[in-house]
Amino acid sequence: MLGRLNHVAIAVPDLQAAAAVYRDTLGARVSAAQALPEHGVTVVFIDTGNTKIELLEPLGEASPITAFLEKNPSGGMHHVCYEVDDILAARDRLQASGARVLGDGNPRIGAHGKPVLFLHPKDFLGTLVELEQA
Ligand SMILES: CC[C@@H](C(=O)O)C(=O)SCCNC(=O)CCNC(=O)[C@H](O)C(C)(C)COP(=O)(O)OP(=O)(O)OC[C@H]1O[C@@H](n2cnc3c(N)ncnc32)[C@H](O)[C@@H]1OP(=O)(O)O
Ligand SMILES: [Co+2]
Repeated sequence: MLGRLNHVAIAVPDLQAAAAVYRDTLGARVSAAQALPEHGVTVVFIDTGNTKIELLEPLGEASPITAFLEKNPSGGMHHVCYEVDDILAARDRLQASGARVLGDGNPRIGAHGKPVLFLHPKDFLGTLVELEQA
């Protein structure tokens, strides 16, 4: 079921400052910022060749990363995203095994224009997992 690692996400309090660390200190190519109000975040992506880093900053009052940043004020690793060939088959298999799919269980369109789902971190070794349709 599990495909390649699509991205590792890092939640940050200041996206422009975080992007500058990757661009100027680490010498990475950083994408333009993309506001995703339906997800409550603004993102930039850094392509490392074998995968991507997603930097996330809260957007709006009900951002899902606000509580995380309150606990980790300078930022921290927020989730890993794996590709799956069939996201509905993956969801059904995971739910049948007892894993909690977050939200209403229906995939939403993510930052790459593809359906995504999130799995509860308490069911996956303390790590929030995002699945993206390949
Ligand atoms: C840009 C679109 C998309 C993409 O295409 O790439 C994105 O990546 S959007 C990214 C942001 N979206 C989401 O994170 C959506 C899913 N997240 C959620 O539904 C919630 O954030 C959550 C995971 C259910 C947490 O909800 P919250 O209300 O913040 O609950 P708590 O703070 O009470 O947390 C409960 C429990 O879980 C621990 N936790 C929370 N977040 C993480 C995390 N990222 N990694 C590991 N553990 C996490 C938290 O510490 C609590 O544990 P205890 O303190 O032990 O109870
Ligand atoms: Co993500």
